[in-house]
Amino acid sequence: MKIGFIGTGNMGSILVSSFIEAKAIEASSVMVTNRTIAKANALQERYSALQVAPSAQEVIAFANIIFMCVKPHQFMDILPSHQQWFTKEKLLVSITSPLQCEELEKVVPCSVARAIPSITNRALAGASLLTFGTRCTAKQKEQLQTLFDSISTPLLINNDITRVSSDIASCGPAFIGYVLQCMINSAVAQTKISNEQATELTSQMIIGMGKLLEKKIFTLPTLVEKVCVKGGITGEGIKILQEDVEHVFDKVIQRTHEKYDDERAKIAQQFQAHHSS
Ligand SMILES: NC(=O)C1=CN([C@@H]2O[C@H](COP(=O)(O)OP(=O)(O)OC[C@H]3O[C@@H](n4cnc5c(N)ncnc54)[C@H](OP(=O)(O)O)[C@@H]3O)[C@@H](O)[C@H]2O)C=CC1
Ligand SMILES: O=C(O)[C@@H]1CCC=N1
Repeated sequence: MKIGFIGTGNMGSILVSSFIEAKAIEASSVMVTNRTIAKANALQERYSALQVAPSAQEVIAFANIIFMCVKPHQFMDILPSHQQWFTKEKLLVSITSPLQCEELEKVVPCSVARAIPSITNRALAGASLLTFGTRCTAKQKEQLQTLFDSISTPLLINNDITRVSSDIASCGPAFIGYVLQCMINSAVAQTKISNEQATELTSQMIIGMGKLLEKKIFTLPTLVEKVCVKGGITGEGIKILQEDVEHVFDKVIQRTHEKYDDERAKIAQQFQAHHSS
């Protein structure tokens, strides 16, 4: 199985590194390209057998599975002009949420799937979100599932819950990372703890919490309950969080869905312009 990557920015590079380090693919079976070619060359410096191509065309011709790791609005810079290279037996995999498989199937003749990763996949952990287009064969589904099994817990997701699933699995590390950084900043501002000490304590706390959940020792609600000793100190802190944080994610989720709708509207315009040209 040969795998291609068009776009080796943040997520393209993470996927290449994770698949190779999980031994799901050999570096010699990988070809990558990127608009700024230095980013593709940086991957070759790490994995010398990996091939770098000067353009998307070579990658598509080489690979059975082609990962499109560019931003949503950049898909149409590449797909229409490369239609003939996406021959029927190939599988195009989009890693971005706003594009749906059915839309991409109208632009390329090959099979299409969507696989939304998470930065947590770099540690061979976390979830990934898979959606298969109508043309995917049983073998292609199995190949993609096996690839993502090696770096994550893949979940099959329908279009109607794609955005919110991605909010949790893919945006989640940024959201929770931001909240934890706020806790660190407040601790440093309000007490004598150093930034280094607060950061180390917070990192160990979140790693430990992850292990409790992984080992199914506690669920999130039972964990909160166990820490909140009746009439104790944690409960006082929780009261403040109930006032200020309880509904904040309603707003976060509303905002990500608004942005998603904007992106989908822009993409619809791009697709319409393509189909009527
Ligand atoms: N970051 C994350 O945690 C996650 C991101 N995603 C999705 O992944 C996609 C990429 O995100 P991310 O990796 O963060 O973004 P980046 O901007 O880091 O990566 C996009 C890459 O695509 C390259 N590119 C753009 N146009 C072309 C082209 N015509 N030919 C070749 N390469 C091109 C860019 O090149 P150049 O270096 O020249 O800019 C850049 O390296 C997005 O759609 C995002 O929604 C999905 C899940 C999680
Ligand atoms: O397309 C998406 O939904 C992802 C989530 C994080 C960035 N992009």
